Amino acid sequence: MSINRNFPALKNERLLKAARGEKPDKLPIWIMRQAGRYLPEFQEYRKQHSFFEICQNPEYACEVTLMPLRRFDLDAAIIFSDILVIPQALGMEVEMRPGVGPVLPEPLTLQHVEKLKAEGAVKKLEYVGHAINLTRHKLEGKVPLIGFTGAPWTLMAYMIEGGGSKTYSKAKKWLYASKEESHKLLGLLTDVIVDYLVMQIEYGAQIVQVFDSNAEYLNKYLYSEFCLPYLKRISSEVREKLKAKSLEEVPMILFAKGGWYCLEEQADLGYEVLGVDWTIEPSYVKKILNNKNITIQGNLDPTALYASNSDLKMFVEKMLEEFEGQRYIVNLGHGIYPDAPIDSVKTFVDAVHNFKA
Ligand SMILES: Cc1c2[nH]c(c1CCC(=O)O)Cc1[nH]c(c(CCC(=O)O)c1C)Cc1[nH]c(c(CCC(=O)O)c1C)Cc1[nH]c(c(C)c1CCC(=O)O)C2
Repeated sequence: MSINRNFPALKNERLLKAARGEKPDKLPIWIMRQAGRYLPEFQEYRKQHSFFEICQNPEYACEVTLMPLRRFDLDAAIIFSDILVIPQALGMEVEMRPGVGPVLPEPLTLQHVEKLKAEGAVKKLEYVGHAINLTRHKLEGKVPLIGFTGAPWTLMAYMIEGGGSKTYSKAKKWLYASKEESHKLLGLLTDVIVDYLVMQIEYGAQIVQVFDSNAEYLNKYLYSEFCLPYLKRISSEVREKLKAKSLEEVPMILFAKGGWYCLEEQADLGYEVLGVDWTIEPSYVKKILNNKNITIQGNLDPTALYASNSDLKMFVEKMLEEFEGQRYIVNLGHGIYPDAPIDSVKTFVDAVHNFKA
């Protein structure tokens, strides 16, 4: 399969404008995990295909990516995939167990770090590029397509724990007791992530998000030592490599969930957009980021979608009012839950687009 870079013209520029700090006609909205289990048509699809079969087949991944756009007036599509395709490409087994989530049956041990090889990993992930290229064409310029990756620490944490964890204490133990191996692993993941993002952009991703979902388990010391330098490397090396390949730069989003303790430091990493979760007040965000050229993305509590339609509308409007004056992209403060009511998603999206901009 080759890359077709003869893309259709983009008709909805709200997201890219907001990311670059230009004023869009209306506030852009997309929803983390918008292509997922809360959609009955996705559930149906999952009865026919395994999770990674959908990820690896560009036609299937494209179909699932487009599902939420047929229902809601969203301002972006996000390619259907998972952050754990990187550990998979590094040779680790990853299972998606229904009702449990991701399981890595043979978690990474200190002895194994030496054996991990970055070479060839991105080549194995080229199916994501093919899915992106196909979807970018199938979108016909309706909305921009978002590519994504997990951040080094978040991937490291899943690889060591072998799945989700309440404390991530095994992975955090490395940060205190095995610093050298930790840096080696984080450096290797960073190398892969940089080339993976460049590949996604080459195939047609118009903006990319780095998910640091496990930032919330760290603190300012750990984040400064084990995350910030690698996140900085990602933003600068992706831009350098795009330049070297004569590809246009795209805006980059960093979402460090629960990373309020170093929001100010995040603003200096070279990302155009910072995602924030619902535990942070818009007024605090504005105070910390005062005068920095940064767009904020977030931060409605995903469980607010269970509220009555009138309460939900009120919560959304309150959030938009509080973020007024701030460069802003509307989203939830984390991924949408599988039992979120579909009607509420429509209420959320419509409330954003009906808001006096
Ligand atoms: C931590 C993380 C993962 N994956 C992801 C993150 C970062 C975002 C976050 O913090 O929520 C990112 C992700 N995962 C998925 C997407 C697809 C694009 C989209 O946002 O619509 C994206 C962007 C599909 C998925 N990834 C997963 C599903 C459901 C699995 C299934 O269909 O069986 C989907 C649609 C599985 C998954 N994958 C992962 C977990 C913890 C789980 C289980 C919990 C859950 O289901 O939400 C790892």
